[in-house]
Amino acid sequence: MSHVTWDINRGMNLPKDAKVANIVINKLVIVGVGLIGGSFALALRKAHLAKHIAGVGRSRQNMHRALKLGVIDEIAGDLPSALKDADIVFLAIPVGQTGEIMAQISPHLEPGTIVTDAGSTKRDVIAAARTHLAEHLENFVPGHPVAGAEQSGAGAANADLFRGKNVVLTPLEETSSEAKKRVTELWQACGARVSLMGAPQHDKVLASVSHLPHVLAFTLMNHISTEHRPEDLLPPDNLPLPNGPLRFAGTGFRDFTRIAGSSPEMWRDICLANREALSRQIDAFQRELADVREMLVREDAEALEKVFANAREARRQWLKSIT
Ligand SMILES: NC(=O)c1ccc[n+]([C@@H]2O[C@H](COP(=O)([O-])OP(=O)(O)OC[C@H]3O[C@@H](n4cnc5c(N)ncnc54)[C@H](O)[C@@H]3O)[C@@H](O)[C@H]2O)c1
Ligand SMILES: O=C(O)C(=O)C[C@]1(C(=O)O)C=C[C@@H](O)C=C1
Repeated sequence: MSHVTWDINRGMNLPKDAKVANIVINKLVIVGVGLIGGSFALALRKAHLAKHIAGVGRSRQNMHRALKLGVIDEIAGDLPSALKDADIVFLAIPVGQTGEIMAQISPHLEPGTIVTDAGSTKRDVIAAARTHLAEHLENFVPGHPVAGAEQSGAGAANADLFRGKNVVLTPLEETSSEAKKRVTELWQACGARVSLMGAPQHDKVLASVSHLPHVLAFTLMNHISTEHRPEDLLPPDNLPLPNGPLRFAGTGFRDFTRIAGSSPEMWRDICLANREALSRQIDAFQRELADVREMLVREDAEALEKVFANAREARRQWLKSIT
């Protein structure tokens, strides 16, 4: 499959009530009611598309929070009852949990239930589906909303998280066009723009624009914190000469490291699942960093300025394209 094979949104913006009525979900099951699962639930609620939302979770405290905040209507007691009469099952768990969850839901899925997911990597999720949802592939629509935050849990859920953002679907050959259409319409109802892509291409692209930046932010934060003793890193204000580096970190550092506040569990799973593409990105990045280091050693002002100018222009063009 080529990069973006089909701009599914053209002429397909959600119309008024008539079409909306077609895609109303009687029962939506969210497995993993965190930032993404909770935001999907809230967005569909806001669009009046989900009549009843059942949540399946791991942390009791988070599930009670989700219920209290109105993200879900019910904490499912067990999977068979949760999946009974379900129209849509949305998996929003760390990608490393996907196989196990699919194995657990598979025996209880009804023939018409559509399963979709939000995992940040797609080749591993599809491999898990081929193993554990083999009987259900026509109703499986792998997906990835390219929108998020560094916060986790139901308390961070936000009905507008996906508004104006990209969602990539990586359907299988077996995925039915009806299932694809239904999931597309749901994401559009959340305000997202939907694209189709092959899973290998998805994982390659996201390795460069999402996974590498997260590794860099985590590594930078780690590097700074391990290079100094804790008391030197962030000395109390009352020391006469506070010289801990973080005391003087400014907005640039804050911007660069925001994503190092993200869930370690989630990023462990993403990095391991996409380790091949990510390793290639790390290698290429290391070569560029080494080049920049050489420019410094050579005091090559012209080369350095060229690198920075090129980077600034690329960023400017990208920002122009999204605003
Ligand atoms: N955070 C982002 O920016 C972002 C963006 C797009 C996609 N994603 C993907 O979406 C998925 C969810 O991410 P999130 O940010 O919502 O994480 P999150 O930590 O906010 O939510 C995940 C929830 O899943 C629950 N959970 C974990 N294992 C479970 C299990 N075995 N059974 C039931 N519940 C379980 C956790 O208790 C948690 O509440 C991940 O696959 C992630 O890669 C994340
Ligand atoms: O904004 C953030 O905090 C994010 O990390 C969101 C972000 C990303 O842009 O890399 C993170 C992982 C997802 O798979 C998709 C989106």
